[in-house]
Amino acid sequence: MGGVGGNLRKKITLNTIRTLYKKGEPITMLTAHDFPSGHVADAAGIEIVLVGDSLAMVAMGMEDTSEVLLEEMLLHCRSVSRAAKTSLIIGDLPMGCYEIAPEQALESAIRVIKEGRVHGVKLEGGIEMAPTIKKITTAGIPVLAHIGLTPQRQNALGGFRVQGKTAAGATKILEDALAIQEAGAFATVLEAVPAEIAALITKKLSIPTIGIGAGNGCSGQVLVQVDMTGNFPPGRFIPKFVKKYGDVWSESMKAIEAYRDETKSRAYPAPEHTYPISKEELAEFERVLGYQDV
Ligand SMILES: Nc1nc(=O)c2c([nH]1)NC[C@@H]1CN(c3ccc(C(=O)N[C@@H](CCC(=O)O)C(=O)O)cc3)CN21
Ligand SMILES: CC(C)C(=O)C(=O)O
Ligand SMILES: [Mg+2]
Repeated sequence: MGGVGGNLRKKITLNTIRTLYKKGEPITMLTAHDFPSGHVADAAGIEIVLVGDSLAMVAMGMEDTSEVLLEEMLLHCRSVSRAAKTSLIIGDLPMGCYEIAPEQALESAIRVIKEGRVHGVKLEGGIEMAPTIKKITTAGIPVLAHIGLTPQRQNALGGFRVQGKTAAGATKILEDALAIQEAGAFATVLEAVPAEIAALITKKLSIPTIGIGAGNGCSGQVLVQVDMTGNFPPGRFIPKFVKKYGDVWSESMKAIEAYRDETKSRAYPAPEHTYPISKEELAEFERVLGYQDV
Protein backbone atom coordinates (compact mmCIF):
# COMPACT_ATOMS: atom_id res chain seq x y z
CA MET A 1 0.00 0.00 0.00
CA GLY A 2 1.04 3.60 -0.48
CA GLY A 3 4.66 3.92 -1.44
CA VAL A 4 6.15 4.92 -4.74
CA GLY A 5 6.19 1.85 -6.96
CA GLY A 6 6.60 -0.45 -3.92
CA ASN A 7 9.77 -2.53 -4.11
CA LEU A 8 9.97 -1.98 -7.87
CA ARG A 9 11.55 1.38 -7.19
CA LYS A 10 15.21 1.56 -8.18
CA LYS A 11 17.79 1.86 -5.44
CA ILE A 12 18.83 5.47 -4.91
CA THR A 13 22.56 6.10 -5.37
CA LEU A 14 24.80 9.16 -5.59
CA ASN A 15 24.17 9.04 -9.35
CA THR A 16 20.41 9.38 -8.77
CA ILE A 17 21.05 12.42 -6.57
CA ARG A 18 23.32 13.95 -9.20
CA THR A 19 20.69 13.35 -11.91
CA LEU A 20 17.94 14.98 -9.84
CA TYR A 21 20.22 17.95 -9.18
CA LYS A 22 21.05 18.34 -12.89
CA LYS A 23 17.35 18.16 -13.81
CA GLY A 24 16.55 20.79 -11.18
CA GLU A 25 14.18 18.37 -9.44
CA PRO A 26 14.12 18.99 -5.68
CA ILE A 27 15.81 16.27 -3.59
CA THR A 28 13.80 14.98 -0.62
CA MET A 29 15.52 14.05 2.63
CA LEU A 30 13.94 13.08 5.95
CA THR A 31 15.31 11.81 9.24
CA ALA A 32 14.59 8.36 10.69
CA HIS A 33 15.88 6.88 13.91
CA ASP A 34 14.50 3.35 14.04
CA PHE A 35 13.01 0.54 11.97
CA PRO A 36 9.44 1.90 11.61
CA SER A 37 10.46 5.50 10.85
CA GLY A 38 13.03 4.26 8.33
CA HIS A 39 10.48 1.94 6.75
CA VAL A 40 7.80 4.62 6.27
CA ALA A 41 10.25 7.20 4.86
CA ASP A 42 11.56 4.63 2.38
CA ALA A 43 8.06 3.47 1.40
CA ALA A 44 6.93 7.08 0.86
CA GLY A 45 9.66 7.59 -1.75
CA ILE A 46 12.05 9.80 0.20
CA GLU A 47 15.37 9.80 -1.64
CA ILE A 48 17.77 10.34 1.29
CA VAL A 49 17.05 8.97 4.76
CA LEU A 50 19.18 10.67 7.41
CA VAL A 51 19.89 8.99 10.71
CA GLY A 52 20.32 12.40 12.30
CA ASP A 53 21.91 13.00 15.68
CA SER A 54 18.69 14.96 16.39
CA LEU A 55 17.61 11.51 17.64
CA ALA A 56 19.48 12.50 20.83
CA MET A 57 16.67 15.00 21.40
CA VAL A 58 13.66 13.33 19.79
CA ALA A 59 14.35 9.67 20.62
CA MET A 60 16.56 9.84 23.73
CA GLY A 61 15.16 12.93 25.45
CA MET A 62 18.48 14.77 25.68
CA GLU A 63 18.69 18.59 25.88
CA ASP A 64 20.81 18.89 22.74
CA THR A 65 22.80 16.69 20.37
CA SER A 66 26.17 16.92 22.16
CA GLU A 67 25.65 13.91 24.48
CA VAL A 68 24.92 11.17 21.97
CA LEU A 69 27.74 8.62 21.45
CA LEU A 70 29.05 7.07 18.24
CA GLU A 71 28.09 3.61 19.61
CA GLU A 72 24.52 4.81 20.13
CA MET A 73 24.35 6.25 16.60
CA LEU A 74 25.56 2.89 15.23
CA LEU A 75 22.61 1.10 16.87
CA HIS A 76 20.11 3.53 15.33
CA CYS A 77 21.84 3.40 11.93
CA ARG A 78 21.59 -0.42 11.89
CA SER A 79 17.89 -0.30 12.75
CA VAL A 80 17.15 2.19 9.95
CA SER A 81 19.29 0.27 7.47
CA ARG A 82 17.21 -2.89 8.02
CA ALA A 83 14.13 -0.92 6.91
CA ALA A 84 15.22 1.52 4.22
CA LYS A 85 15.89 -0.73 1.24
CA THR A 86 15.58 1.84 -1.55
CA SER A 87 16.67 5.19 -0.10
CA LEU A 88 20.23 6.41 0.20
CA ILE A 89 20.96 6.23 3.94
CA ILE A 90 23.28 8.78 5.56
CA GLY A 91 24.44 8.60 9.18
CA ASP A 92 25.30 11.71 11.20
CA LEU A 93 28.75 11.66 12.82
CA PRO A 94 28.00 12.72 16.43
CA MET A 95 29.96 15.42 18.20
CA GLY A 96 33.35 14.26 19.43
CA CYS A 97 34.09 11.46 16.95
CA TYR A 98 35.51 13.51 14.08
CA GLU A 99 36.91 16.91 15.18
CA ILE A 100 40.32 15.86 16.54
CA ALA A 101 41.96 14.89 13.25
CA PRO A 102 41.04 13.63 9.77
CA GLU A 103 42.29 10.16 10.79
CA GLN A 104 39.90 10.06 13.75
CA ALA A 105 37.07 11.16 11.46
CA LEU A 106 37.88 8.47 8.88
CA GLU A 107 37.96 5.79 11.59
CA SER A 108 34.56 6.93 12.82
CA ALA A 109 33.16 7.11 9.28
CA ILE A 110 34.35 3.56 8.58
CA ARG A 111 32.54 2.36 11.72
CA VAL A 112 29.33 4.09 10.62
CA ILE A 113 29.57 2.32 7.24
CA LYS A 114 30.64 -1.13 8.53
CA GLU A 115 28.70 -1.31 11.81
CA GLY A 116 25.91 1.16 11.02
CA ARG A 117 25.45 -0.31 7.51
CA VAL A 118 24.61 3.05 5.90
CA HIS A 119 25.85 4.47 2.58
CA GLY A 120 27.51 7.69 3.68
CA VAL A 121 28.14 10.08 6.57
CA LYS A 122 27.27 13.67 7.45
CA LEU A 123 29.43 16.00 9.51
CA GLU A 124 29.07 19.61 10.63
CA GLY A 125 31.50 22.37 9.73
CA GLY A 126 32.92 24.38 6.82
CA ILE A 127 36.45 25.45 5.84
CA GLU A 128 38.04 23.88 8.93
CA MET A 129 36.50 20.51 8.00
CA ALA A 130 37.74 20.51 4.38
CA PRO A 131 40.83 18.28 5.05
CA THR A 132 38.59 15.88 6.98
CA ILE A 133 36.02 15.70 4.17
CA LYS A 134 38.83 15.08 1.70
CA LYS A 135 40.25 12.28 3.88
CA ILE A 136 36.87 10.49 4.15
CA THR A 137 35.81 10.91 0.52
CA THR A 138 39.24 9.78 -0.71
CA ALA A 139 38.60 6.52 1.18
CA GLY A 140 35.43 6.08 -0.90
CA ILE A 141 32.90 7.14 1.70
CA PRO A 142 30.35 9.74 0.51
CA VAL A 143 30.22 12.83 2.72
CA LEU A 144 27.25 15.14 3.15
CA ALA A 145 28.40 18.44 4.68
CA HIS A 146 26.34 20.61 7.05
CA ILE A 147 26.83 24.39 7.27
CA GLY A 148 24.94 27.46 8.45
CA LEU A 149 23.43 26.58 11.83
CA THR A 150 25.48 23.64 13.12
CA PRO A 151 23.55 22.34 16.18
CA GLN A 152 26.54 20.46 17.63
CA ARG A 153 28.22 23.86 18.11
CA GLN A 154 25.22 25.57 19.67
CA ASN A 155 27.22 26.51 22.77
CA ALA A 156 29.67 28.46 20.63
CA LEU A 157 26.91 29.92 18.47
CA GLY A 158 24.96 31.15 21.50
CA GLY A 159 22.07 28.73 20.90
CA PHE A 160 20.12 27.51 17.88
CA ARG A 161 20.41 30.85 16.05
CA VAL A 162 19.77 31.80 12.43
CA GLN A 163 23.09 32.19 10.56
CA GLY A 164 24.13 34.43 7.67
CA LYS A 165 21.96 37.40 8.65
CA THR A 166 24.68 39.89 7.73
CA ALA A 167 26.65 40.26 4.49
CA ALA A 168 29.78 39.19 6.40
CA GLY A 169 27.97 36.18 7.89
CA ALA A 170 26.62 35.19 4.47
CA THR A 171 30.11 35.52 2.94
CA LYS A 172 31.49 33.15 5.58
CA ILE A 173 28.80 30.56 4.74
CA LEU A 174 29.60 30.89 1.01
CA GLU A 175 33.32 30.36 1.76
CA ASP A 176 32.42 27.31 3.84
CA ALA A 177 30.24 25.97 1.01
CA LEU A 178 32.95 26.42 -1.62
CA ALA A 179 35.56 24.78 0.64
CA ILE A 180 33.48 21.67 1.39
CA GLN A 181 32.53 21.37 -2.32
CA GLU A 182 36.22 21.53 -3.27
CA ALA A 183 36.98 18.91 -0.59
CA GLY A 184 34.60 16.44 -2.22
CA ALA A 185 31.28 16.62 -0.34
CA PHE A 186 28.52 15.30 -2.62
CA ALA A 187 26.02 17.82 -1.19
CA THR A 188 25.58 20.06 1.82
CA VAL A 189 22.87 20.71 4.36
CA LEU A 190 22.22 24.44 4.72
CA GLU A 191 20.47 25.08 8.03
CA ALA A 192 18.67 28.19 9.32
CA VAL A 193 19.88 30.74 6.76
CA PRO A 194 17.76 33.55 5.21
CA ALA A 195 16.07 32.24 2.04
CA GLU A 196 17.69 34.82 -0.29
CA ILE A 197 21.18 33.98 1.01
CA ALA A 198 20.58 30.23 0.66
CA ALA A 199 19.32 30.71 -2.92
CA LEU A 200 22.36 32.82 -3.87
CA ILE A 201 24.77 30.30 -2.32
CA THR A 202 22.96 27.44 -4.10
CA LYS A 203 23.50 29.24 -7.45
CA LYS A 204 27.25 29.59 -6.75
CA LEU A 205 27.71 25.85 -6.13
CA SER A 206 27.96 22.82 -8.39
CA ILE A 207 26.74 20.43 -5.66
CA PRO A 208 23.20 20.30 -4.25
CA THR A 209 22.17 22.22 -1.14
CA ILE A 210 19.65 20.48 1.13
CA GLY A 211 17.86 23.20 3.06
CA ILE A 212 16.29 23.18 6.51
CA GLY A 213 15.01 26.60 7.44
CA ALA A 214 16.75 27.92 4.33
CA GLY A 215 13.83 28.65 2.00
CA ASN A 216 12.70 27.40 -1.37
CA GLY A 217 15.81 28.17 -3.40
CA CYS A 218 17.81 25.15 -2.20
CA SER A 219 18.28 21.99 -4.30
CA GLY A 220 16.30 19.94 -1.80
CA GLN A 221 14.77 19.94 1.67
CA VAL A 222 15.23 18.02 4.91
CA LEU A 223 13.11 17.88 8.06
CA VAL A 224 13.10 15.89 11.29
CA GLN A 225 10.42 13.23 10.82
CA VAL A 226 8.72 13.52 14.22
CA ASP A 227 8.41 17.29 13.65
CA MET A 228 6.67 17.09 10.27
CA THR A 229 4.40 14.18 11.22
CA GLY A 230 3.37 15.99 14.41
CA ASN A 231 4.60 13.21 16.67
CA PHE A 232 5.31 15.42 19.68
CA PRO A 233 3.27 16.59 22.67
CA PRO A 234 1.21 19.81 22.49
CA GLY A 235 3.17 22.83 23.65
CA ARG A 236 6.62 21.53 22.68
CA PHE A 237 8.69 24.19 20.90
CA ILE A 238 9.25 23.60 17.21
CA PRO A 239 11.48 25.74 14.99
CA LYS A 240 9.73 28.21 12.66
CA PHE A 241 10.74 26.27 9.54
CA VAL A 242 8.82 23.13 10.52
CA LYS A 243 5.55 22.47 8.69
CA LYS A 244 3.35 20.04 10.60
CA TYR A 245 1.92 17.74 7.89
CA GLY A 246 0.25 15.34 10.31
CA ASP A 247 -0.93 14.88 13.88
CA VAL A 248 0.57 11.54 14.85
CA TRP A 249 0.75 12.47 18.54
CA SER A 250 -3.02 13.02 18.88
CA GLU A 251 -3.73 9.87 16.80
CA SER A 252 -1.55 7.84 19.20
CA MET A 253 -3.11 9.54 22.21
CA LYS A 254 -6.66 8.75 20.98
CA ALA A 255 -5.76 5.11 20.32
CA ILE A 256 -4.00 4.60 23.67
CA GLU A 257 -6.80 6.28 25.66
CA ALA A 258 -9.42 4.09 23.91
CA TYR A 259 -7.37 0.96 24.73
CA ARG A 260 -7.05 2.07 28.34
CA ASP A 261 -10.80 2.78 28.67
CA GLU A 262 -11.87 -0.48 26.98
CA THR A 263 -9.51 -2.48 29.16
CA LYS A 264 -10.95 -0.83 32.28
CA SER A 265 -14.53 -1.59 31.07
CA ARG A 266 -13.61 -5.10 29.81
CA ALA A 267 -14.86 -4.16 26.32
CA TYR A 268 -11.41 -5.28 25.19
CA PRO A 269 -10.52 -8.01 24.42
CA ALA A 270 -13.69 -9.04 22.53
CA PRO A 271 -14.28 -12.70 21.45
CA GLU A 272 -12.61 -12.03 18.06
CA HIS A 273 -9.35 -11.22 19.85
CA THR A 274 -9.24 -14.59 21.66
CA TYR A 275 -8.17 -18.17 20.73
CA PRO A 276 -10.79 -20.97 20.59
CA ILE A 277 -10.71 -24.35 22.34
CA SER A 278 -13.02 -27.29 21.58
CA LYS A 279 -15.97 -27.97 23.94
CA GLU A 280 -14.58 -31.47 24.63
CA GLU A 281 -11.13 -30.26 25.65
CA LEU A 282 -12.63 -27.50 27.81
CA ALA A 283 -14.94 -30.00 29.54
CA GLU A 284 -11.98 -32.31 30.14
CA PHE A 285 -9.95 -29.48 31.65
CA GLU A 286 -12.86 -28.53 33.91
CA ARG A 287 -13.04 -32.22 35.01
CA VAL A 288 -9.32 -32.13 35.83
CA LEU A 289 -9.97 -29.08 37.96
CA GLY A 290 -12.77 -30.93 39.75
CA TYR A 291 -15.59 -28.86 38.25
CA GLN A 292 -17.36 -31.77 36.42
CA ASP A 293 -20.19 -32.10 38.93
CA VAL A 294 -20.92 -28.38 39.22
N1 LIG B 1 13.11 18.08 16.75
C1 LIG B 1 14.17 18.67 16.20
N2 LIG B 1 14.01 19.35 15.05
C2 LIG B 1 15.06 19.97 14.46
O1 LIG B 1 14.89 20.57 13.37
C3 LIG B 1 16.34 19.89 15.08
C4 LIG B 1 16.45 19.16 16.29
N3 LIG B 1 15.36 18.58 16.82
N4 LIG B 1 17.64 19.03 16.93
C5 LIG B 1 18.83 19.44 16.28
C6 LIG B 1 18.61 20.64 15.49
C7 LIG B 1 18.31 21.87 16.34
N5 LIG B 1 17.44 22.62 15.46
C8 LIG B 1 16.90 23.87 15.75
C9 LIG B 1 16.38 24.10 17.00
C10 LIG B 1 15.86 25.33 17.31
C11 LIG B 1 15.86 26.36 16.38
C12 LIG B 1 15.32 27.68 16.78
O2 LIG B 1 15.04 27.90 17.93
N6 LIG B 1 15.16 28.59 15.86
C13 LIG B 1 14.53 29.86 16.15
C14 LIG B 1 15.31 30.95 15.50
C15 LIG B 1 16.13 31.69 16.51
C16 LIG B 1 16.74 32.93 15.84
O3 LIG B 1 15.96 33.83 15.56
O4 LIG B 1 17.95 32.94 15.63
C17 LIG B 1 13.12 29.81 15.53
O5 LIG B 1 12.30 30.62 15.98
O6 LIG B 1 12.86 28.97 14.67
C18 LIG B 1 16.39 26.12 15.12
C19 LIG B 1 16.91 24.86 14.80
C20 LIG B 1 17.26 21.93 14.23
N7 LIG B 1 17.47 20.55 14.58
C1 LIG C 1 18.11 18.21 10.80
C2 LIG C 1 19.19 17.41 10.17
C3 LIG C 1 19.88 18.14 9.08
C4 LIG C 1 20.17 16.87 11.18
O1 LIG C 1 21.34 17.13 11.18
C5 LIG C 1 19.65 15.97 12.22
O2 LIG C 1 18.47 15.54 12.16
O3 LIG C 1 20.43 15.63 13.12
MG1 LIG D 1 22.38 16.41 12.89
